[in-house]
Amino acid sequence: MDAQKPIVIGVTGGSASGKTSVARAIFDNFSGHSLLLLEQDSYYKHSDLPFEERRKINYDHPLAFDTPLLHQQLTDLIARRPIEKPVYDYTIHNRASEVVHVAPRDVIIVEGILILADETLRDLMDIKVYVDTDDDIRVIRRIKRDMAERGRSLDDVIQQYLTTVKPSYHQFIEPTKRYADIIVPEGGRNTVAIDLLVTKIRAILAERGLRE
Ligand SMILES: Nc1ncnc2c1ncn2[C@@H]1O[C@H](COP(=O)(O)OP(=O)(O)O)[C@@H](O)[C@H]1O
Ligand SMILES: Nc1ccn([C@@H]2O[C@H](COP(=O)(O)O)[C@@H](O)[C@H]2O)c(=O)n1
Repeated sequence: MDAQKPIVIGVTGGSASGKTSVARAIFDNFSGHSLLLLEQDSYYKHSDLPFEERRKINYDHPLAFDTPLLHQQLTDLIARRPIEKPVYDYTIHNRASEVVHVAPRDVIIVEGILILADETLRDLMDIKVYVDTDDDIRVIRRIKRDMAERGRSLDDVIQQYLTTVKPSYHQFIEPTKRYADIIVPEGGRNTVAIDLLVTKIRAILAERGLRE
C-alpha cells in the first residue's frame, strides 16, 4: 500500500463525451480541499505559427500535447509539490501568457482525450475511466459548446470535425478504451457509475490513511 500517496484518476473519452461532467460529478461528492482537476488541454503545445496556420493544426493527435510537461507536473503533484500549470486559450489556438499555481491534493483527477495513449501517464493512474458517448451526440454537443464557448463558427466546427477530430478519434482515442478499468456510458448523468467511483475513491483514501 502506498500510504499517503495521492489517488490519481484518469478520465478519458472522445471530445464532448462528458469527461468534465464526470469529473465535476465526482468533485461534488468531496470537499473542495481534497480534490484537484488537471486538464490535458492545459498542456497543448505553444505554437509560434500565425493564427491561420494554428487553426489547421490537428489538435486530436498525440503530438499536439506537451506530454513530458504533463507527466512532470503530475509527478510533482503526486510527490506533494505544487506546480505552475499552463493555461490554454481555445479562441487563439495557443497557450495564454499566464500560469496557475496549483497546490497538491489527496485526489487528482486527470481529464483529457489522450491521457491513456501514453504509457508513462497510464502508469501514474490508480483508476482509469473511459466515458463512452455516441459520435452523433458528441458532435451535436461540440457544435453547441464550441460556438458558445470557444469562439467558433458552425462551418469551423464541421470542417475541423471532418478533417481531424473524427479520423483522429478512431485512430488514437477510441483504441485507448482497452486500457480503461471502467467504461461509463453517457458521462456525468450516469449516477450509478459516479456512485461506484466515489465509493472506490473513499475506500482507497481510507486504505492510505487519507481523510476527506
Ligand atoms: N449527459 C449530458 N446530457 C446533455 N448534455 C451534456 C451531458 N453531458 C455533458 N453535456 C454537455 O456537453 C458538453 C460537453 O460536455 P463535457 O463534460 O464538457 O465533455 P468533455 O469534457 O468530454 O469535452 C457541455 O456543454 C455539457 O454541458
Ligand atoms: N486550439 C484547439 C485546441 C483543442 N481543440 C479541441 O479540443 C478538443 C479537446 O477538448 P474536449 O474538452 O472536447 O475534450 C479536441 O477534440 C480538439 O479538437 C480545438 O478545437 N482547438
